[in-house]
Amino acid sequence: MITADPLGRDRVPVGPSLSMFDPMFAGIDEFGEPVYLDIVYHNLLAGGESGGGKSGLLNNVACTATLATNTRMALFDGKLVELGAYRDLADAFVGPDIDHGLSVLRRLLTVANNRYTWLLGQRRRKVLPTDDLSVILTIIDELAVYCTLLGTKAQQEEFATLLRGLVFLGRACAMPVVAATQRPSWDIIPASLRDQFGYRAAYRCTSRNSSDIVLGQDWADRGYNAVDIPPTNPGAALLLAEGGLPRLIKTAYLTDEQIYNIVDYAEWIRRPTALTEPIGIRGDWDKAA
Ligand SMILES: Nc1ncnc2c1ncn2[C@@H]1O[C@H](COP(=O)(O)OP(=O)(O)OP(=O)(O)O)[C@@H](O)[C@H]1O
Repeated sequence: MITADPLGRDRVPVGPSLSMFDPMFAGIDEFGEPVYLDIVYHNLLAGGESGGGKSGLLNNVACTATLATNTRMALFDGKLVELGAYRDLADAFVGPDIDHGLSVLRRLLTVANNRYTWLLGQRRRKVLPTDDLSVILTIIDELAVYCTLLGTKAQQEEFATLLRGLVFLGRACAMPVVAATQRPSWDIIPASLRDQFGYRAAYRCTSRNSSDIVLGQDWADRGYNAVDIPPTNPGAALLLAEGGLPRLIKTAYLTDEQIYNIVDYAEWIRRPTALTEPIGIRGDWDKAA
């Protein structure tokens, strides 16, 4: 018999949810084989012209994160509508406000530094799935908004510096960064930032230089040029994973309706239940911070 219980123990637990530490399905390659990404230890950069399909990849990551109840999100979306579906599930949702963006990045860096101090005490170099620490995922849709459009030059530079720090520190302490830009240029993605991304996805680009800025120097000369992706094939990208060759992939695509259905379901599985620690016991954000 189900009885009412103030801690919600009368509720039937939902089946196991996803973990961000598990491989994430991102699409298929040109041979029809599934493509999986290990976001937590890699970071992900997506670049390419408008309409190329970058949002599809970001939505795959965000939807996986919402269903992974061990994951918290900090979302940056200058347009509001690209990642807006997830705003109620995110710890921070930054719109076109650079001051807010800077304060969230500073806070994330503090958490990252605290995690390294904790790792030092554990005599380890990276956070493991068994550590009972949540993954804190940062997604930035349109880097250019924060690095070149909003605020003063000094604020833009501070944003770029903090972001470089987070991308550098985040991968071993379960705080990955996923970022996209439709303007792959050196002022937005300097090589020092690009090289910290273990995964780079070049969607259709307007020049071989842009393609190289996303993938890395000289890939176009070696035959991997995102200019060659036809405009009639949105969602196609050259995906480079650390140490490998770029692979032509077709990103899995979720419609707006599917995204909102997933978000509704995620809100339901993330609702407070008996699995939540009672008030007064430290949550993992406190432990991490
Ligand atoms: N994997 C895909 N399969 C089929 N169609 C896709 C795919 N990805 C994108 N599209 C189509 O291309 C359109 C544009 O895609 P999307 O908004 O993801 O591009 P984008 O690169 O993010 O553009 P922007 O930089 O302007 O936001 C989508 O509305 C959809 O119709």
